[in-house]
Amino acid sequence: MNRSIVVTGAASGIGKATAELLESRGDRVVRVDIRNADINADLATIEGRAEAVALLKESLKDGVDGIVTWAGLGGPVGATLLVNFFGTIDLVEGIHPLLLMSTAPRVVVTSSRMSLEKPNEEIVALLLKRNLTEIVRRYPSSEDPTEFYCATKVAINRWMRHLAVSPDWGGRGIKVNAIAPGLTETPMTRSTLDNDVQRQYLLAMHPQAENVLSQPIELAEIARFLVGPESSMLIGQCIYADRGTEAILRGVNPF
Ligand SMILES: NC(=O)c1ccc[n+]([C@@H]2O[C@H](COP(=O)([O-])OP(=O)(O)OC[C@H]3O[C@@H](n4cnc5c(N)ncnc54)[C@H](O)[C@@H]3O)[C@@H](O)[C@H]2O)c1
Repeated sequence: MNRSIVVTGAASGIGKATAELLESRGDRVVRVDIRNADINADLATIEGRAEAVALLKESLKDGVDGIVTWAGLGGPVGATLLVNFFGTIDLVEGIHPLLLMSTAPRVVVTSSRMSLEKPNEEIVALLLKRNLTEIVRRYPSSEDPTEFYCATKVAINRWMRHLAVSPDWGGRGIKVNAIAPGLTETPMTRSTLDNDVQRQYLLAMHPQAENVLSQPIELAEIARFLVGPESSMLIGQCIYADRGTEAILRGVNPF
């Protein structure tokens, strides 16, 4: 397609599949990851995020057509907040001037089916206020394996919808959307899926999966559409690519 697209988390899993798919369609892809990428940067740190933005501005002087942010962590540790939330918003906001140079600019960020769970609203509110100091003070560590993860994905959805209709983004033609994958077979989920009990539990949370786990390429296809010019009518949408989990949780079960 000849578009230039930034893909974060491009060294593994869904991000890798997205980068490869876009390249196979003729796009120029700039990969960002902690290692094995065009731009190696630790998105958990302020310095790493600033360096990534500076290098993107240097290598994409004529602008960029889109960014897909798959970089993320699945665990309870504090780095989950840093990479999933700040690693997304700082990069997207940092390349705003580059996106404005495109005729069909797109932003695609990563949520999760976990965004359907009830989050810790205090953490979500503090994330949206970007008050990391207060989060660290109130939550020096989290015992709950999903508390931080769920909060980041809910916060990303709210930030994404706000951006999508704000004057500086949606108002200037930048289409902003999200993808919320369900259970997908990647290095992130491998250790859990290798454990028989955990695997059965996770599959039970995805009743429509019928023992079929989503593959990275399936999510990559959705990202390819959203980051392409064809998605122009989608604004502020979170696409739940979850084999029916959202429909069931919202109470629509015709079976
Ligand atoms: N796999 C699933 O079932 C699933 C479900 C819902 C949402 N997601 C989301 O999809 C995204 C991609 O997940 P995946 O399953 O492909 O995982 P993955 O572990 O295969 O890929 C994540 C990538 O993020 C990069 N990353 C992590 N920390 C980083 C840091 N500090 N700086 C720079 N890069 C860093 C990793 O190096 C890796 O390449 C994540 O945001 C995840 O939360 C995944």
